[in-house]
Amino acid sequence: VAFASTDCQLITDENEAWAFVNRVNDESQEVYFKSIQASWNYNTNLTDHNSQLSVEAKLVEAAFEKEVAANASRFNWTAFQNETLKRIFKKASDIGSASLPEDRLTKLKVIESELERLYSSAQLCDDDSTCNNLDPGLTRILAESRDYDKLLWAWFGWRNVSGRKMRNLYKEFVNISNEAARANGYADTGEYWRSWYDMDNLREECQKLYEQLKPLYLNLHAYVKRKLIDKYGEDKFPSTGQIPAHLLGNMWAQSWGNLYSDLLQPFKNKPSVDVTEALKEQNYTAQKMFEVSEEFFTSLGLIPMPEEFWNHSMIVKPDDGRDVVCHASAWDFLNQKDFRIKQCTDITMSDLITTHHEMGHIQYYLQYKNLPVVFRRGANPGFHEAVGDVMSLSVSTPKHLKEIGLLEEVVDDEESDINFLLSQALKKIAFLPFGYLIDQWRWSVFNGETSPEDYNKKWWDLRCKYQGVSPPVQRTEDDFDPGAKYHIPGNTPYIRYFISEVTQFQFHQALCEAANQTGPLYKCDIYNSNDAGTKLGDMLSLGSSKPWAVAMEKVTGNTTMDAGAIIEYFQPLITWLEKQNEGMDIQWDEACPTDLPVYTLPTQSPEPETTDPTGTGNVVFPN
Ligand SMILES: C[C@H](N[C@H](C(=O)O)[C@@H]1CCCN1C(=O)[C@@H](N)CC(=O)O)C(=O)N1CCC[C@H]1C(=O)O
Ligand SMILES: [Zn+2]
Repeated sequence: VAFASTDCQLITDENEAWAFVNRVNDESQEVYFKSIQASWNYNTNLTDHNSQLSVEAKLVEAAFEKEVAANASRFNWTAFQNETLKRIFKKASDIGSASLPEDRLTKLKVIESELERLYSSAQLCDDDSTCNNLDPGLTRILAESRDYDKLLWAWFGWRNVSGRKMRNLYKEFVNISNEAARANGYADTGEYWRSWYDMDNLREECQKLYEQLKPLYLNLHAYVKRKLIDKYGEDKFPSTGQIPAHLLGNMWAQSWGNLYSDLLQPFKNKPSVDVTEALKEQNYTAQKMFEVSEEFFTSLGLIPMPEEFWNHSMIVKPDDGRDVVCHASAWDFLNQKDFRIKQCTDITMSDLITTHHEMGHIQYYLQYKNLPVVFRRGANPGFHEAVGDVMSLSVSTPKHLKEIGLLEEVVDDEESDINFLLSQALKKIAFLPFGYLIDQWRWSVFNGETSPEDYNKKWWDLRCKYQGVSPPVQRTEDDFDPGAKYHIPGNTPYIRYFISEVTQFQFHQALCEAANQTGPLYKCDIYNSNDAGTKLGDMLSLGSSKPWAVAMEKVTGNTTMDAGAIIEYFQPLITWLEKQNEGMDIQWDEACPTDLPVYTLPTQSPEPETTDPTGTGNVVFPN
């Protein structure tokens, strides 16, 4: 029997493996830094030149990753004793799109670059050539307008100038992305993305969590729908029971907080908890919002922002005519020095929360910056999304807002608690079906269940079924509504945000305990608690060096995702909403309405509503 002659024995010496790992780690810091810097330059100045430089740098990065993976395969690393060494080799061997042949990788990176630019530079102009980007123009209209037709114009118009233009590019993107996934042994890109959770039942786990939280969502949806019917009239609502997508204060109906002050606050005679007005009255700037956020983190003994952060971040939309990616994001340059946020900050409560969200990412980067590069990730992607939001759960309490001077008075009674919990539910509970369905759509596209001719149909089937939100007018396969949401052209997975919504309440519960907060969970504010900060920091500094269950246990003592904490937080509201909805049908049809009107975009945007005679520029709504 001829023995298979291996021309080179696999290296089994673990010391040699550590030497290899350390050398690669130093080199990779330089390669990644150059690539991320080129990407930053493109994101903050969307020119052809910068796009080309960014694609070229990504090709260099991919060639480097391919070489590292090839060298790593010369080691018998699956047989290594040292668990950490084995984990490093496993991550270094899983190189995603870098495994593509150069011509296919180039095509993929060019398409990604084009999709990003299409989304970020899209403008909706009306015939007297006033043009609105998404940020801030169309976002403000969806947040502030209460004029059905104006909302429809902005909602429909945004989809015309963004998603509609991406359909063919996206179809091509899916094919090349799947080629890469298959080259790495995954069935498709969806399976590759899900592999980051080290679970064989991620889909089932998410479905279970969703089912647990569905009753709360249905009750919130019923309450909000009733209030919107009062405002816009029954005839504007489909007989199938959904809420038209453009009436919820947000371009994607993913967060309904903008409806709170004038339409949804349950007890008007109690103080509001939306501090947007206070922020404006107190002349808050983006800088001030960032300093307030940083101060919360340092009050827990967590790491302050380094000099480079303040010197090189972009926290306001440039006014020099540059096209930039305004969608807020946090950046780790992987050189242990440069960490930035890019955000076109608007002075609103919603952007104060986003500022904390982005700072949460920076805090995670700072905490794990001395780990091997392959471990500079969240324990799982949902953890990375949760950090900032955990801070916001404390910051947004009326008690804390009063403490930092954004609320005049706090009334401590049941009605005020319901006011507060409802405003929180409009962000946290309203988001759940949206966070859940985005990747249901994308996974079905990647695994071929949803073909290009069904892209839009599948999108709205999911929106109507899970979110109870329907298109206000007819949609066709000439539209591509998924492309109107950043994360699709931006190619950022989304289930992480659903997971974060659940786990952030588990973290909040554990940190409140550490901070010796004894009252109800929704009143807890961990401000100034070093014990809470230490408990969180000890988990963050692990990065992705341990399975996420280990990280979860470090903070909460449990090793699973669990909806118990979020339900405990909202319990008083659940009881109150159930009473409000007693005897009413809170369901909707799974299917979308079929009798929708066809809409053509008027060239003149509908008449602006009456503006505030005092000229503060805030729109006052016809009563
Ligand atoms: C506003 C926020 N922007 C993202 C985020 O911060 O997650 C940006 C864009 C995509 C990834 N990203 C990053 O910054 C990553 N580099 C962070 C990291 O992975 O290290 C966002 O998209 N959000 C916040 C709430 C729900 C969702 C939305 O707005 O729908
Ligand atoms: Zn995030």
